[in-house]
Amino acid sequence: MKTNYTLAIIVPAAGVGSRMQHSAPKQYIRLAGKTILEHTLAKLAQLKQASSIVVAVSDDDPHFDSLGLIDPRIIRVSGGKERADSVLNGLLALAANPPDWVLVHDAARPLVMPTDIERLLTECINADEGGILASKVKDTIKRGGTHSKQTVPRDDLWQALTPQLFKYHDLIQALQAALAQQITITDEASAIEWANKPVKLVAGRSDNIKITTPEDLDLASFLLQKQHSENAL
Ligand SMILES: Nc1ccn([C@@H]2O[C@H](COP(=O)(O)OP(=O)(O)OP(=O)(O)O)[C@@H](O)[C@H]2O)c(=O)n1
Ligand SMILES: C[C@](O)(CO)[C@H](O)COP(=O)(O)O
Repeated sequence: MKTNYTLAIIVPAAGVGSRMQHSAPKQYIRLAGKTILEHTLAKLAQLKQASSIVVAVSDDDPHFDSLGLIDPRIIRVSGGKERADSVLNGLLALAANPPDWVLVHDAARPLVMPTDIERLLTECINADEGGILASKVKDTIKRGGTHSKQTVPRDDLWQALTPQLFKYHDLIQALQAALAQQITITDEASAIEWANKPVKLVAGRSDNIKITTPEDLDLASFLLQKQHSENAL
């Protein structure tokens, strides 16, 4: 594994969580003793080689500052209208001293395992290519509306996860150009694909779920408690 690289982390955390239908944005829901955002940041803080952890938060968010986060690497920046705008704000905040690589991870994915993050870093940096954690689609997939029209071949279908790791300059150029042309960008990989650059698929655990709807909460709470009790052994 190459070790002579610089790395920063960006955490988009400016969403409102409309699909969660909770009184506060979902990243502030408490599970297993802490907010979802705190669980996520605790996982990312284990990456000692990261020089900054840039968290994109809405300007009118009253919750973030009261978390009392003490990691000196954490920098708050303004979130944007869409996830891609929040990520771009994070990249711009690093522009004065850009890292070689930037790792982007959703606030809403607190279950990510540090071993998966390390594998993403090793495989991408050794190959000198950006990439993402992803899990192979396991279920039979249907295309349709009210009725199924087709069973979709799934041999080469992957579900995109985060973190996503790209070279700083590749990502900022691709995101800025794609957003200027109003291309829909749901993740960093979609901007890099649009720029015709490679995106490595690194197999990650499928339980690295994005907490999105209320039925995700019980599962996430169970898995967080399991991770904590296993680490305490
Ligand atoms: N303008 C936005 C929208 C989303 N996000 C972040 O991007 C991640 C993934 O987005 P998603 O799960 O879709 O979160 P929300 O946008 O909050 O949820 P919803 O789409 O249900 O409103 C989350 O950590 C969310 O906080 C962000 O930083 N800025
Ligand atoms: C980035 C992402 O988490 C990859 O799975 C996802 O695309 C962002 O959220 P959304 O559910 O697509 O809005």
